[in-house]
This record gives sequence, C-alpha cells and structure tokens, in this order.
Amino acid sequence: MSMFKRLSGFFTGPSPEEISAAKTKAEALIKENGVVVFSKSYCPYCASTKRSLNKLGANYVLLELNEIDDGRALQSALQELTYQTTVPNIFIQQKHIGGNSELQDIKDELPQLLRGAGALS
Ligand SMILES: N[C@@H](CCC(=O)N[C@@H](CS)C(=O)NCC(=O)O)C(=O)O
Repeated sequence: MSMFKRLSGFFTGPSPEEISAAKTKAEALIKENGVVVFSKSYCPYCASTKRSLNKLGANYVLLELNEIDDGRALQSALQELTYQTTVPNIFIQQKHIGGNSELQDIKDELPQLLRGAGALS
C-alpha cells in the first residue's frame, strides 16, 4: 500500500473494499478455528479475556487489531457482522460470544465450551 493511501486511510477510515475484504477474512477465521479473539494489545478487557483463556490452557487464534494493517477494517467488518463496536470480540465454535463481560458471565461453562470447540488438548 502506498504511503499516501496509508496516510489518507488513517484520516478517512477503511474503504468499503477494505471492509469487504476484512469481512471475508474474519468469516474464514471464525469458520476455520474453534476459538477466535479479536483484541487490542493495550486493552485491559482483552487482557482479562486472554488471562482467562490462558489459565484454562486454551488454544485460540488471537488478532491484535492495533498491530496489523487491516485492523481498522477488521473492526468495521466485525461491527457489521456482530453489531459490536468494542474489543475483545470473541467467537467460540463459530458462535459470537460478545466481549469480556459476556465471557466472564459464562466462566463456569467455559471449559465445556472450549472442549466442544476442540480448543483444549
Ligand atoms: N464491556 C466491554 C468493554 C470493552 C471495551 O470498552 N473495550 C475498549 C478497549 S479497552 C474498546 O473496544 N474501545 C473502542 C475501540 O478501541 O475502538 C467488554 O467487557 O468487552
């Protein structure tokens, strides 16, 4: 991507084409993996989610949206797919769980859900 496009994207946000490509990518990731967490590396709610999953020894696909080129497009795509604007945005076995609050709400069922998703070895 050219420097101009990258800079203008910073001010205007991702284009419809970038959001559409990000949607395809997000849908494929969710379809092909038992657990997917869209996160930001500085977000305390995301840290709490990662801590809970790590504590249970879960395998999951993690995308730190603030560290990847298509992170903003992915966040817009997720908003279209889930009506959720915040991170973490969590999927288990293709089901949209929600954010960290929703994950903590189902803490007791989490080992079983993760096992069902093939995320526990
Ligand atoms: N209730 C939400 C709160 C999540 C939240 O507020 N996340 C912040 C980052 S720490 C966020 O996504 N802000 C908007 C943004 O980063 O675009 C949860 O439990 O997941």
